[in-house]
Amino acid sequence: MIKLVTGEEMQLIDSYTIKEIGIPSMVLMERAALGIVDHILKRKHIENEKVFILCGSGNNGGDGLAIGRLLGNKGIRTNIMLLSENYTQETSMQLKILQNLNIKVDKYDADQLKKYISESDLIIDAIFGTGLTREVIGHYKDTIQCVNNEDKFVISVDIPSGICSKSGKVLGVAIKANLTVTFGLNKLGNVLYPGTLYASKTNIVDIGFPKRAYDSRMLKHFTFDENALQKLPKREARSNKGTFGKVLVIAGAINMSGAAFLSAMAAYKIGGGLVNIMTHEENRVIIQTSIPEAIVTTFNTLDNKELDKTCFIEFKSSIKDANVIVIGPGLSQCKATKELLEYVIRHSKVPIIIDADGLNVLSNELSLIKEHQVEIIITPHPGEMSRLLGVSIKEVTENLIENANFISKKYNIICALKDARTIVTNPFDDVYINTSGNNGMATAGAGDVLTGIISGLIAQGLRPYEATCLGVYLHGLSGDKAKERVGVYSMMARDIIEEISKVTNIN
Ligand SMILES: NC(=O)C1=CN([C@@H]2O[C@H](COP(=O)(O)OP(=O)(O)OC[C@H]3O[C@@H](n4cnc5c(N)ncnc54)[C@H](OP(=O)(O)O)[C@@H]3O)[C@@H](O)[C@H]2O)[C@H](O)CC1
Ligand SMILES: [K+]
Repeated sequence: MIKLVTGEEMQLIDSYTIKEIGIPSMVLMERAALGIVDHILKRKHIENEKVFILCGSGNNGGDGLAIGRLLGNKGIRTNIMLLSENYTQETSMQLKILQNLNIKVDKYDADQLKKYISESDLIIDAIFGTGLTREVIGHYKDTIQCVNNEDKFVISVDIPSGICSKSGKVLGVAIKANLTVTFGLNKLGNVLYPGTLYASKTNIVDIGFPKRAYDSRMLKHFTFDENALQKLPKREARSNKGTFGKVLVIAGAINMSGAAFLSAMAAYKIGGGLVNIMTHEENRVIIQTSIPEAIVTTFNTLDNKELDKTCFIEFKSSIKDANVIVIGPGLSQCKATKELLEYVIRHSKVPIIIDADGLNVLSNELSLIKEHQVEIIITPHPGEMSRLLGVSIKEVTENLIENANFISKKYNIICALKDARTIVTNPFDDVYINTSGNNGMATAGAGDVLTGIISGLIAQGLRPYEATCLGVYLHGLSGDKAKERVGVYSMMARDIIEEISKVTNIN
């Protein structure tokens, strides 16, 4: 698990390290500067290059001044410009050191700025870091635009200037970096959209915060890298299909058998022991032919689209047998879907994953999930989320974390809000931010694959929140493998399923 922080959280870690532990802030700043200089010195022909450092008033600017001094020591040609006349204490001390060494620091001048930018090969952005609090205007805005207009390699210190460290939003204008070198823990703003596009590649440098400084905080945001594969459920040597759990997939109205197929296939491919598909009677043959490994039970609808209630006899025992239930993919928004959903929520004793049409039905009657006795996971895309909350899609996509948090808390459920950075929240404020996956996965059926993966992980014994976070990560990773094989244009949901085995086959 990789923790992510907001600027405020980083400042708390910073001040704990300085005040409680006693590591002077100048020591941290020096290490931060050394970390950036290491990256700069790795450039192939750095000895022939010219570097231009832009510094703001805060400690981000102080880092910039220290970088300038260290590069000067190495004989690298460096120009430094300060964009402010007021500085923090540490930045003043850095400036004093530079003055003692007779290192020239320019004050802001628009013409000189343009000259330095055009002469340089590398620009270091130390204008704003985690202390950015408001829209960037005036000469700061002009400076950032000048940098963005020239095609120079830019390294941002900690976070691209202009990006909000908490939300990833652009506060007016922001530096477009080629590389961002961040300190201690990665900032949310470097990971969330659109900030992540400005940060480009992000490297994290350890500047000596003691582990205790992280552990003493309740850091709630996290992401995964490939180490998360260790969280895959362990497979007992002495086992049978019951050992790895039973998934009930309630999916597929007439002509919508594909959704049921994709969810069920993914549940099997991730390691679920047995999948029971409850689908419309008309889908029986096609499902039995396409996935003979699944058990098929069916329901029928009457002329008025209501459910033929006789199906409940068989349905009762399917629900009783299951370790986890998926409901919604391809069910259509008819009365029967609502009846099935109501029945499942009332009678299930195991976790329920509600997706697609299950969510669309729910958005007309959210009170349905108030009655739940078991853990519920919803997996909406922004359109479904906007209907659930009664807000615009823009409001959802601009505030993914807040909206997912809100619904998790209000209804005591787990929410996987699907986006280029899928967010997974629970009622206890934990926030997983997914970084795997690619735009080839924006294809029909990819969501059905995700519900299948999550259900297969729960069937094998993972706790629902853990399974949802890991499921989202593995789904993205499978998509990344599919991208390598077929590319983003040709990717189909079945390609993601096909790659699950490559992702999980780690031993
Ligand atoms: N904890 C660490 O990891 C370490 C971080 N370091 C570096 O320090 C920065 C954070 O430093 P901080 O001084 O808190 O913040 P900034 O450098 O980002 O500067 C913010 C200053 O800018 C002013 N401000 C804020 N928004 C604007 C704006 N839109 N326009 C103009 N000015 C703005 C603000 O001052 P005000 O009083 O005007 O609000 C701040 O003074 C971190 O990112 C690291 O790079 C350490 O060096 C090592 C340890
Ligand atoms: K910066």
